[in-house]
Amino acid sequence: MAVFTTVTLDDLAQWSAQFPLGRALAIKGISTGIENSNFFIAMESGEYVLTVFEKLSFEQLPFYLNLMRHLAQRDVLVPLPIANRDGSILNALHGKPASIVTKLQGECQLGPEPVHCREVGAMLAKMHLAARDFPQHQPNLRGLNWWKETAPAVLPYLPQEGQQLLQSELRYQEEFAAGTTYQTLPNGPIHADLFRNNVMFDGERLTGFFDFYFAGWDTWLFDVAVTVNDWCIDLDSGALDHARVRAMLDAYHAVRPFTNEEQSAWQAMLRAGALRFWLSRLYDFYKPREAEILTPHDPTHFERILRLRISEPAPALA
Ligand SMILES: Nc1ncnc2c1ncn2[C@@H]1O[C@H](COP(=O)(O)OP(=O)(O)O)[C@@H](O)[C@H]1O
Ligand SMILES: N[C@@H](CCOP(=O)(O)O)C(=O)O
Repeated sequence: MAVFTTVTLDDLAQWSAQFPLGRALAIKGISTGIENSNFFIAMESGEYVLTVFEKLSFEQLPFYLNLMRHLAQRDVLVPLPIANRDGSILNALHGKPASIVTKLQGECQLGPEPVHCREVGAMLAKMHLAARDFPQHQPNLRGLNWWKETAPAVLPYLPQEGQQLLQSELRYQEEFAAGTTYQTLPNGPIHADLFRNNVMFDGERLTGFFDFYFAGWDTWLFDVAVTVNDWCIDLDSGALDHARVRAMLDAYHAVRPFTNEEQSAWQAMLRAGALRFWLSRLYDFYKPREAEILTPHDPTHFERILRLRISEPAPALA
């Protein structure tokens, strides 16, 4: 259950009076999600999602919310944050930062077919292009520096072969990031966590990307790698499903053609995408935050994916 802060209909009625959305009619807690308190709210003007942020601060949130607004204004399908009558999209509710965003129709597609991967690939490329002129700059906070800081904390918990893999992959990624190919890769704001549970579909029609709270500046190819490593694999084995890979990459390439340098970097980026989530899952597993009540994701899933991405040649990007 992920409602950490209680918001009653009376609370909502008072607080939402600052928004041009009409009267508050209903509020319902959303049980999925692990970071924030989320609610579906019905206002006279329609249905929205209210989020009370439990960890991110008033200082951290504008990057993510402004990015969503920037993308929504450029026809990328993402929730639009709603401004109050003073133009503010972030306002205190029960002393915590909170925002209202438009509700995406449909549901998550947890068993994707090539048709869904095609939609995700095309919208991801569109998102990268649309974010090029986003003026705020924040690095990917789960990038190489975070990997280097985090690895020593989890290494002691791993068996020897796991330690060797983590150390050697980290060295490989450090060297790769210092090399000339890496420097040529196009970059900009990326979603950085575009898993199946962060995209909404109405049947085969994509209705939006959401959960932008790992977004930051990084290479576009890293975003593609993270997305392929979740959408285009067999979840049991971690093996790539070539029909889904082709559907996603071809659709992306049709909107934003991959460069030759990106082709050279592709295998390294698929490995980087696997390493990033192996590390964060290891950290959440072995170093759970105080009062953390949720079951952590299985880290071995991404260890398996990393081993496969190292041992197999990467599929062609285009
Ligand atoms: N804009 C939205 N439109 C429709 N549903 C949403 C929207 N934002 C969140 N949700 C629903 O809320 C759930 C939890 O959201 P999520 O961002 O994953 O939460 P958390 O940040 O707490 O992990 C999602 O799985 C989805 O069902
Ligand atoms: N996608 C990550 C976890 C991030 O949590 P989210 O539910 O907010 O996307 C993983 O699977 O490890």
